[in-house]
Amino acid sequence: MTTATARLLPRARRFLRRRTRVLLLLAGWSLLESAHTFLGGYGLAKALDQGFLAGHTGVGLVWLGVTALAVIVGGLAGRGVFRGLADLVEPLRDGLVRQVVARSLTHAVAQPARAADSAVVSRLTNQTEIARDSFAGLVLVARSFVFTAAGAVLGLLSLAPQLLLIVVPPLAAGLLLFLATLRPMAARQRAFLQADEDLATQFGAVAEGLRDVVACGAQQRTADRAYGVIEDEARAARQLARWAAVRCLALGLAGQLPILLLLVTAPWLLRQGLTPGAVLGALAYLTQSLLPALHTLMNALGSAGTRLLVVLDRLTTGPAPQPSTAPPPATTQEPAPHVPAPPDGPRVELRAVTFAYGPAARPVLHDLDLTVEPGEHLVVVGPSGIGKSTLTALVAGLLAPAHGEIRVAGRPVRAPLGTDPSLLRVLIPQQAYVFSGTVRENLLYLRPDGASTAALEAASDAVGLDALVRRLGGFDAPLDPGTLSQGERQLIALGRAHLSPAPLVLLDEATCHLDPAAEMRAERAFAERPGTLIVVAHRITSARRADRILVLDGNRATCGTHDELLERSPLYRDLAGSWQPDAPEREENLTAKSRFPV
Ligand SMILES: Nc1ncnc2c1ncn2[C@@H]1O[C@H](COP(=O)(O)OP(=O)(O)OP(=O)(O)O)[C@@H](O)[C@H]1O
Repeated sequence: MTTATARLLPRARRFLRRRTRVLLLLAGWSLLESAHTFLGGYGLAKALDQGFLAGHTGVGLVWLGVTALAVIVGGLAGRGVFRGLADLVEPLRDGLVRQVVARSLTHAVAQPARAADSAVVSRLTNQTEIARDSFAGLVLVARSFVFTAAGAVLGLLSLAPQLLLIVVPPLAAGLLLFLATLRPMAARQRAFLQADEDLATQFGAVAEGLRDVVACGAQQRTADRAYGVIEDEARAARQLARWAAVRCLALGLAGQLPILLLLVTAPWLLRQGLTPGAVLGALAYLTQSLLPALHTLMNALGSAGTRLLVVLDRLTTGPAPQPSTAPPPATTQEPAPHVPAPPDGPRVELRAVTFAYGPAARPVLHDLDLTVEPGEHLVVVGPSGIGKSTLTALVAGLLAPAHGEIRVAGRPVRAPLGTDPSLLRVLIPQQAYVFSGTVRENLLYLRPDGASTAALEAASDAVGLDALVRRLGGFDAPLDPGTLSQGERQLIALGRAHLSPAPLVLLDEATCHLDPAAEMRAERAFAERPGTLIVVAHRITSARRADRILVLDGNRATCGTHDELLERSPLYRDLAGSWQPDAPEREENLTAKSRFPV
């Protein structure tokens, strides 16, 4: 805080020096406004002593009239004060907004690969408004306290100097206690703002990556992390409230205790020769002027003041380094942490699985039995809308069957994954998801513990992503999803899946935008990768490359090798009808609606 104050003070001086004329105007209006403070006690004392108690009612009324006039003049002066205040406060807000925008743009240009700075939203809206309101409140209150205190002290002195002895000690003690709370309160305020920014950043990241969160089954982990951030903010708010309570104690000491002392010592003061009017005037100074001024000063300094200091510090030092939405990139200098190679892969078992998209809907899958052996490469084919994507979503655990059971590696598919890497699975859908960040961050999204550049190169070569990486400018080049074709997005998603430690990979037409040669290369890469592989095929050649093929046909499902299915499945025969063994690269779309009416 001391460093923040030291850094901000010269700027504040510069800002105020450039506005001397406005400050002088404010001081002039404030002086006029404070005349009613002086007369508020002095006029009352004279009205009582020289007027009503002396039997001169007229004189008393004149003094009261003068006091009332001072209040009206003070009110008019208040209008001038507010006009001057706007000239001081609005330039501050405009300057801060300009600075935040400039810093965020510089930050974005300097680090294009980083995720968008979501916390800047909090800076531009919440924090600049806090700075403006706090600064306005502070100027109003500080000015009011100085002129009110000067008017009251002058009044007390002119009524009876002894009054100062009763008022000043508790006032000073309370003010000191209050000053002692400023520093810890500023620290709490800073912690609260940090928690607020963390919350904005966290939710920004989650909103951007919702699709990945769901696809990876990370809802619980994401929710836990979000609750943690919310809890941090609540804790910071509670600590701030505790210090606000200490500040109330200081206000009692400085503002209420002098009133109590004055009342208790009133008989003694009267015996010392003070007039009843002087005691009443002193009471008026304490209750009507000093106590309200103190109250607002402490409130303003304790909350608005520390808030202003902290917010200005944050706004003028620029965006804090923030976590990317993607996992931290691994560097080639550091050895990559050990990630277990995918084991053979899990067994996938479906027993009497029935699934419908609603209680009254016709089941998409009905009583389906299927076993995919560890390390097996299964291709799923069938007409459009027959349920291929539904099947992969069920195996990934994204959907729950209405009846039956699905097990992966012997465990119910929707049971919590825990930390067992053999239970991990990755599903790449047809619409590949790519986010703003570097190529490396995109590829490592499912490898939170990182991977060496050599591993990235191996995966890119395997799936056929190498040419694209070169064209983009390497693994650390920024990636703008909007400039990539559908096929290029699919290549990135395939590279990401290939690098993931998941021993079960589900590709749901994940190569449909690639040309046949690129598709063959990518599918071979996954077939050679250890693990269980289930592919929803887009072309007949995909089926030919599989260990086994599952043909979904309405409520029937037939499984077998290519040759077996040619014999047993009329649908598969029909499907492969135009495929010629001597023309292996000729492609037939397996899901063409025209050939397979559902
Ligand atoms: N979220 C959903 N709500 C309701 N019905 C759905 C939903 N998703 C899919 N369906 C329906 O379920 C059936 C199976 O859809 P699915 O996407 O699994 O078929 P598919 O074989 O993968 O089709 P394609 O080859 O065209 O991708 C279709 O009739 C589809 O309209």
